Order: sequence, then structure tokens, then C-alpha cells
Amino acid sequence: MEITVPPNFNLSLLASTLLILIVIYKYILTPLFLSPLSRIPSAHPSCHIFPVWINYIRFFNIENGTLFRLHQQKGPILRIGPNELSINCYEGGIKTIFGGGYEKTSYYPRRFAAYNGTKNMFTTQETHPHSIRKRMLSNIYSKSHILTSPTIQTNTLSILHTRFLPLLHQSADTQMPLEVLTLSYAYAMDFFTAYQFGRKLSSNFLQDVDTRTWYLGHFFASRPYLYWITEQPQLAAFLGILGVNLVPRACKTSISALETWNILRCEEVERLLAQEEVFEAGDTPSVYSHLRRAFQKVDPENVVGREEEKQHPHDARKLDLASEMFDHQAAAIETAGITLAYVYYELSQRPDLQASLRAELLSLSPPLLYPHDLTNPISSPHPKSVDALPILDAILQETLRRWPVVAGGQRRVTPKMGTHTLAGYTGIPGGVKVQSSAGVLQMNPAVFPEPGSWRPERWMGGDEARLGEMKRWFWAWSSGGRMCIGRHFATLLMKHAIAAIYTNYTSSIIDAEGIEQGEGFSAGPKGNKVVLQFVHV
Ligand code: HEM
Repeated sequence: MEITVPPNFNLSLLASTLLILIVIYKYILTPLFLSPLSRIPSAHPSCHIFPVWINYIRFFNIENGTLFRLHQQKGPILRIGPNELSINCYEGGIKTIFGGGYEKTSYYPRRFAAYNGTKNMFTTQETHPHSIRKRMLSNIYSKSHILTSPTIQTNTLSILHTRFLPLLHQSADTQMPLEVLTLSYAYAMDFFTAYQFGRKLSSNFLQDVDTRTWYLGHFFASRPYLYWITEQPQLAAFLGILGVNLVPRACKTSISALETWNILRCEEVERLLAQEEVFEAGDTPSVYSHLRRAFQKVDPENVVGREEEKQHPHDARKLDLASEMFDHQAAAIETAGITLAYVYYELSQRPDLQASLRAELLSLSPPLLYPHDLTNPISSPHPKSVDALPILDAILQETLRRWPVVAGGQRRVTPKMGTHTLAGYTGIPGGVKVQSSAGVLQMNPAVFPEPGSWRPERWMGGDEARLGEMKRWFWAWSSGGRMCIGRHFATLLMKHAIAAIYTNYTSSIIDAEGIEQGEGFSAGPKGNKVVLQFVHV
């Protein structure tokens, strides 16, 4: 049978119409009406179809504040892009996503890349390689190890008494106010690198102001350009080829400068280890040599063939070690620095609480009084007794709740297999980007009444059920398999700084303009400063 085509029939018109219909069906009708995500409240009507809105708020760096307001209005789950959700609740939220081991998105290796993309624990997206690396590191950061490490005990005493407290003492003596945000960055870095590399190779940012300023300048250099680095890396790279640098070359130079600073220390540790030097407790490069040994254990199978590498397994792992050390420094300096600045700011408004805290601190045996006889071997309280102080603990816990430094969305992706139920919405497919944030979770008034008020008392006493609920929603360290591995170290570092200060001084605010928390994945005071006056008690 012969098919007769109408004289005015146009094949190409038919094809174009079909194509348009398919595009409308796939990119408009499906995301808007048929996708399981279409039932979820959208942050903006366009979010169902285009990722323009989410890019807009990320470009203008207003994501945390905007999502916080929208969650208050629209509930715990929001569609923030055609394939992206923000979820802030416990059941069906962080319990499912983070407790269920959803993998990280590529945001992490983009934002936190080091040594030309040499993966470390934080930037590894996939579960299996992550858990291998985590097993290698867990013990050195476990609570039992942190609270009994001779390296930490020796260095705590030395850093507090020879570097930190003299600065406060001088400020109180001369009645010169201190800017405590930068001071806290310096303290956190010195304290952490002393554990990582040993005290001899640690930073000395508390005393060496020039190197501290140099380091912090490079550390924060890329912040204004993060949108291009994390959200539009291909576009930035393409325009870079054409000579348009959305991310100034200086940002790369800054990262290289810090990488060099770090790798020189790694090399120096290697040199000392090669000499089989016996380290004094304070000079033991605890974190570095722990990971180095862990690599050596697995390397005989991996590094076969090259004699040189078999003899010096660290050579093969040089960048792995450096990348891991680099990342832990970055994790420690900013997070602990900002948290401490907020602790001092809040306490400075509560002289009554400073007095109760001091009474508690004076019960330590011996208390952290300054000046102190450093030749006395039992001249500091045991870390376990500092850790166990209830008022100190509540002050830190409440600061981490009210001012969670990792305030931005922690991004994950739904597992490829099967469908998922999140915040009561069923049928969510694999491959959907999801994120949660401590800045939203910890401001839930149903769990934390008057969430904007800093009230350490909420963590003291009270009924068990209420405390249990608060702990479930407390998310400053994240949760699940990717929870902060440095939390016990950070807690010890921060508790000792607070204890040392408030045993010896009172504080009051001189200048806290811009204390409101800024934007970003990690966020400190917008004004970048907290100036306090310390007075001898
Ligand atoms: C106040 C201090 C700190 C806070 C609030 C904090 C918070 C966090 C949070 C929320 C995460 C999860 C982030 C995400 O998955 O998106 C994290 C992960 C991590 N933190 Fe911390 N952190 C602190 C201090 C430290 C310190 C001192 C170290 C030093 C070792 C550290 C090392 C890490 C590492 C390596 C990870 C990645 C863990 C993994 O992927 O399994 N953190 N931290």
C-alpha cells in the first residue's frame, strides 16, 4: 500500500515540534508536576525547573540566612533546585542522610582541594576509601587517646603558660584591650600543630605576629571567589583560558604558599624520623607519625616493585600525608578560633556566669593559676578533670549550638539504588543533592526555646527526655560516619583556653561591632573582630 503524504507536510516541522514537546515534557512538566520532588515546597517557584535561584543566593553569598528564613516559613524540607533539597529535621532528615552514610557531593574536593587535588579524608566523596582512611586516623583522635596523651599534656602546659597567658597578663597589666578572634586563630593553630608535628615544629603564631598575619592573609584570600571555585569551576577554567580570571591568580599563589609552609614541616619531621631521633613527649609528631605508620602497614602490598619506595614508603605517600596534615590544620584553625571568640564574647556579657565558672575552675587540682611554677611536674590539672567540669562544658556546648561555626549546608547525595523517604516525602530517587545545616537545626524553637539567646543553663540539669531531644538536634560536629574526627581534640583545646583565662581574669566587651555571624560553609563574626578588656581577678 502506498502512503500519500499531504502536499504541504513538512518533516522538519514535525521533528522540531516533537523535540519541543519532549523538552517541555522533560524539563518543565516532569520537574513541575510529575517528579516526586514536585510535591516538596520550593524555596522559589523557579526552583522546580531551573537552578537559577540557588545560584543567585550562592553567588551573592546569602545562602545561610535565606534558607534559615525559608525553613522557618515553609517547614523542614525545601526544594532549592530541580535536583536539590535542603532538609533540616532529625527523623527523616539528618538521621537518614548522615546516619545512613549518603556520600558527599563534589563540592568538597572543589572547595577544600589541596596539593593538586590529592584526596584526604575530608575531600574523599566515596564511602569505601573514606572509611579506610578514617580507620587509619581514628585512634590518634579518639577521646581516650586525647585525654591521656603525654604530648598533649606537656604542650598544653607549655603553650598556656609560656605563650598564651603572658599575652592576657600583659593586656590586664597595661589595660590594653585584646582582639580575641585573631588571638584564638593563633592559639588553635599553635595547639594543633604541636600535636601534629611536635612543639619544636609547631607554629608559634601567638608570639610571631608577622608569620601569623602572613598565614591568615593567605588562608582567607580565596573567600570572595568561592562561588566560582565551587559552583562554576568549568566556566572559571574556560574563561581563564580566554584570559578572564574570575579567580585571581593570587588565590592559587596563596594556597601554594600555605602548602609549602606545611610540606616543609612534613619534610622536617621525615628528616628527624630518619635520624631515628627519640622525641621528648612535647616534641613527638603524634598525628604525622601515626598516619605515616598506618600507610607503612598497608603499603607493602600497594608499593611493589620500586626498591626506593619500599625502603621509604613515605616518599610514595608524601602528598597523601601532606594533604591530610594540611586539611587538619585548616579544620582546626578556623573552627576552634571562631568558637572561642564567641565564647569570650558571650561570657563577657555574663559577669555572674564568669564568677560561677571561676569557682568551678578553682576546684581543679591544681587550678590553672598564672604565673605558675613550670618546674613542678604536677603543675597542671589532668585533662580528664578539666573535661568533666559541668559549667565549662555547658558554656562550650551552648556556644557551639548558638554560633555553630560550620553553619552552611553539608552536602550529600541520595544513594543510586532504590528510592528514599525524606522528611515524610516518599519516592525520592537516587542522585538527588541534599543538604542540612547546623545553623537551621540548632535554632529550632520547639527544641531550643528562645534559640537566639545564649543560655548555657539549658544544658545543665533538667529532665532527661528534654536533654536527649536537644542532643539529637545538636549538630555542630555533624553526625554519622563523616562526623568531625577532631572534636575531642578541639574540645580539649577550647576548654583549656577558657579555663586558663577565667581562672585568672574577668573580661568585658570593648568593641564587638559586627558580631553577627557571617555567611559561608564556615562562618565567624561579620566584623572579623571581637575586642575585649581583661582584668586580673
Ligand atoms: C570547634 C571546632 C570544630 C568544629 C565545630 C568542627 C566541625 C566539623 C564538622 C561540622 C564536620 C563535618 C563537615 C561536613 O561533612 O561537611 C567536620 C569534619 C571534620 N573535621 Fe572538624 N570541627 C572542628 C575542629 C576540628 C579539628 C581541631 C580537627 C583536626 C583534626 C578537625 C578535623 C575534621 C576532619 C578531618 C573532618 C572530616 C571528617 C570526615 O570526613 O570523616 N575538626 N568538622
